[in-house]
Amino acid sequence: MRTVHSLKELRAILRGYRQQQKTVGLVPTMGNLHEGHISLVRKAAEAADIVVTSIFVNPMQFGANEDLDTYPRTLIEDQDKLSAAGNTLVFAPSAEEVYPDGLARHTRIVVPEVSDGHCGASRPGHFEGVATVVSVLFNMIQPDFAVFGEKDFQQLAVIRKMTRDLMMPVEVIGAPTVREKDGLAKSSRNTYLSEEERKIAPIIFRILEAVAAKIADGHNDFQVLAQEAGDSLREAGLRLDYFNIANSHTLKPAAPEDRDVTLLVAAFLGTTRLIDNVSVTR
Ligand SMILES: Nc1ncnc2c1ncn2[C@@H]1O[C@H](COP(=O)(O)OP(=O)(O)OP(=O)(O)O)[C@@H](O)[C@H]1O
Ligand SMILES: CC(C)(CO)[C@@H](O)C(=O)[O-]
Ligand code: BAL
Repeated sequence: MRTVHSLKELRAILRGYRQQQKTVGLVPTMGNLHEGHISLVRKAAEAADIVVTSIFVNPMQFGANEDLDTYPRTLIEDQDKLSAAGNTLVFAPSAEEVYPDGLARHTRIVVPEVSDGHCGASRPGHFEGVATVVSVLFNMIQPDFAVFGEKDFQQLAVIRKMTRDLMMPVEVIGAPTVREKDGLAKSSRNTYLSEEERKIAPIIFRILEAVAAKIADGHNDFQVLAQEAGDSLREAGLRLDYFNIANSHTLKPAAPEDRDVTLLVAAFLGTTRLIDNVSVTR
């Protein structure tokens, strides 16, 4: 498995694969890889001949007070994990390679409506940064397929809409959330948790499942359900960012008659912000 840092080198290698009629699958990541990321690589390998994993901590999607500087960067360990999973190529560009004119002067992509609310409300400009970097990566790599995790449910919706609206010739594939044994969604940011916080964290998924079961049983007073879920999280010691019950397709607040609903949550344990979600079909 090779790792390349420059677009020029990447394109030269990909040209060779294209000449052999090989299809290309892309797994965009910010590194510090865990089993969740590896499941995306395996899924990409099922769809495509060649799997490219990109590792880039994208400054454009971080807010001024967020963890851009402290975000874990572990390229050597990541390479070992990817090689064991059958990944073909790692693309780990510098910020200069992705944004040659600098962040402030770079063209940006705004994806309306699905970017609003949830994480979009708490992290202004976040999805603009995500959509922009994913479109740049799509143009750099020109994959046939790209795989994203359902753990970042709103992000997946934003990328699906961007790809559709801009007629990008890339098939977007969603992959289920990989969890720890106690239900906590695997996330690079879990490494920030203290021992005490790590013991509390699985309550997020337990509450999501409990509320999902009530909805599956016919409860449809979504505002009350969301309020109670938020209260339970606060009682457990989390600082709630949001607990929302949304239509799974539009991401707008769910209406009582909606068949597909998704429960989305973001909450802080200490300074660590965790997100998770569960979908229900009624
Ligand atoms: N537990 C998981 N199961 C499945 N996919 C995941 C999981 N965690 C992350 N992913 C997916 O991996 C891709 C890269 O995500 P990213 O590098 O941000 O990892 P992360 O662990 O979510 O990190 P962070 O802590 O920043 O949220 C995204 O498509 C994301 O949805
Ligand atoms: C899709 C992504 C790699 C874009 O930077 C990032 O948002 C992530 O890791 O989910
Ligand atoms: N997994 C989404 C990347 C971020 O939190 O910035």
